[in-house]
Amino acid sequence: MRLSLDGLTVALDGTTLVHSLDLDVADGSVVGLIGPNGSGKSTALRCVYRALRPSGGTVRVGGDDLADLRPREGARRVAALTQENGSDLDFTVAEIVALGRVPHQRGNGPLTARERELCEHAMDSMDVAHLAHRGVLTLSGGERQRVLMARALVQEPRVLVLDEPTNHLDVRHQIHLLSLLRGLGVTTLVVLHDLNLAAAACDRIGVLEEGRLVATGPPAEVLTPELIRDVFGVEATVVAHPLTGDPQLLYRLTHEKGTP
Ligand SMILES: Nc1ncnc2c1ncn2[C@@H]1O[C@H](COP(=O)(O)OP(=O)(O)OP(=O)(O)O)[C@@H](O)[C@H]1O
Repeated sequence: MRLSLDGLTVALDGTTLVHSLDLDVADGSVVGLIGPNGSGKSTALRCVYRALRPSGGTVRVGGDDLADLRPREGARRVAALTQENGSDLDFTVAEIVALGRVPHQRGNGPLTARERELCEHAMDSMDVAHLAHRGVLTLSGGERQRVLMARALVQEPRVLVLDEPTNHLDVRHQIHLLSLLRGLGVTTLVVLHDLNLAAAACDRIGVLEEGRLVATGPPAEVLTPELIRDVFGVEATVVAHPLTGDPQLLYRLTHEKGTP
């Protein structure tokens, strides 16, 4: 299912945080959103999972304006892993994961056999099955992140919106999560700070700077030393990954004097 942001604009307290953003995520593709801190990535994403109402423009999911969809229908189509769903519910992991089925359920009936299987499969694939009976509040940051990803998978969404899904994960789980995303075939819009992971995982990358889209295209076209210098103020060397050919960025530390 295609996701498109058409002229998406967000203004809060008189400040425009996202300026007329046009971004298309083709059916089944993975698009990465990158940009410096404060460039508006999370703000744009919040409009897609309906935590924020755009000041202008539309978010279309499968051609329909998200604003016209009932919340339940919106939740059947779009699942989100966000920076703000650090749930403080004292639920077990299995209970949190099962909440992913809520948009599909009528009433409070028990999960069907298929739904239970779906939950078990999602917990297995996110490597949290061994934590199923643990209270979610007792988990480490990375464990909790993986539980919330399992919940998003259980939702069987047509569109996934992920805000820095790898930020608490060790390298093995980062690679596993992004490999899984590539194989899912679900339309995905993902904010990533690690540009090398973005290059490996995304079909296309959009670059936000001060709320404006300044570049979009396949990773090899977008991730140039010039763009990294202009947008992030960093000197990077770009090399082709010896096995995959994906662009990979190498950085050098600068030696700045500071107070001891
Ligand atoms: N409610 C708000 N009122 C005013 N300004 C806000 C509000 N929410 C966010 N901002 C500002 O909007 C800008 C964009 O924030 P946003 O969280 O979208 O950036 P981001 O690109 O996701 O950043 P990061 O990489 O640091 O996560 C920031 O300068 C932030 O301080």
